[in-house]
Amino acid sequence: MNAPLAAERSPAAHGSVDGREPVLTARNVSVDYEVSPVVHAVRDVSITLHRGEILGLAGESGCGKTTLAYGINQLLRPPANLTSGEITFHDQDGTDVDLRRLEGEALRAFRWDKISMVFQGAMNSLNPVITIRAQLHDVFTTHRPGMTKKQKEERSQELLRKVGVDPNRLDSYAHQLSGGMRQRVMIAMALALNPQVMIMDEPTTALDVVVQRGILREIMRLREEFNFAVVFITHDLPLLLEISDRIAVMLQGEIVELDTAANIYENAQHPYTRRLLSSFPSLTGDRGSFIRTGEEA
Ligand SMILES: Nc1ncnc2c1ncn2[C@@H]1O[C@H](COP(=O)(O)OP(=O)(O)OP(=O)(O)O)[C@@H](O)[C@H]1O
Repeated sequence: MNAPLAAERSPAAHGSVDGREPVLTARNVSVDYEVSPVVHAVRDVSITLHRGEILGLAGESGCGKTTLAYGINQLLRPPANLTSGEITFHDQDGTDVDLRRLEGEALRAFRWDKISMVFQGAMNSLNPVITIRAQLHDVFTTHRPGMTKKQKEERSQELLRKVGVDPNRLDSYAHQLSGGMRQRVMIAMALALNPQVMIMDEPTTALDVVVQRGILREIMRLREEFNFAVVFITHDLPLLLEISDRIAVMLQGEIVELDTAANIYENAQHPYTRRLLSSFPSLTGDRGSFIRTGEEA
């Protein structure tokens, strides 16, 4: 039942971003929490995300992963301050958008539409007093005012089907759904406007392993279908080795290593990456079936 990891199975099977266009570029991004003493949470981070790529962001709790993701998506609030850097979104229509210059309505319109995010514990952020239908329809009412009620309904049903939830569940309230289903609904909401980038911050951590793997397979499948790029944040490096094209390893606010998943697994350069790899007994143990292909061991 032991399942070989992606890198063991075929080192070159994934991990290449050759020939793919960039969809998001962050250059020399730094974020401070302006408290006393100041916390330098993100330090001079540069990262390029390519179209359709899954970029894993690994590192222990507190290393700055969430702060970086929020910074990229312009979601930081005081005392967080993005002190320097450039963040550019390369739209598929050919225009470059300087995210740091977007504000107000323009920024709200941009989020969800171009870059969507599934937050840590997102399944608990569904509105408890309105149905799943009303929440999905709301996304369209806000971002696609031209859509008819019928179109919203059809699209909502389609989205639930895509994430493996019965469309009958549109009538449900959040508390009537299991944790896994709620998280699938959040993924459906993040997918609603066909974003080019999805940032997923520990999207499955709170779920049990079987549910987690089911959802990860779904994300892999959806990515194949829609070709959005994913920034996948987790402290679970073995999981990233299975699902990522490339992995960035973060330590105390800096990216200390960025390479293909296969190279990180086989030939990690930074001592911290090697330490992270050796701290997971599951790397040599039973991790169940293989997520990326859905192939059972
Ligand atoms: N509101 C805040 N005020 C002060 N410091 C903060 C604040 N939020 C986060 N920090 C600090 O910033 C650093 C980075 O935190 P961040 O949450 O980005 O890390 P993380 O890698 O995402 O951790 P986790 O996986 O636990 O969410 C940590 O040292 C944290 O204590």
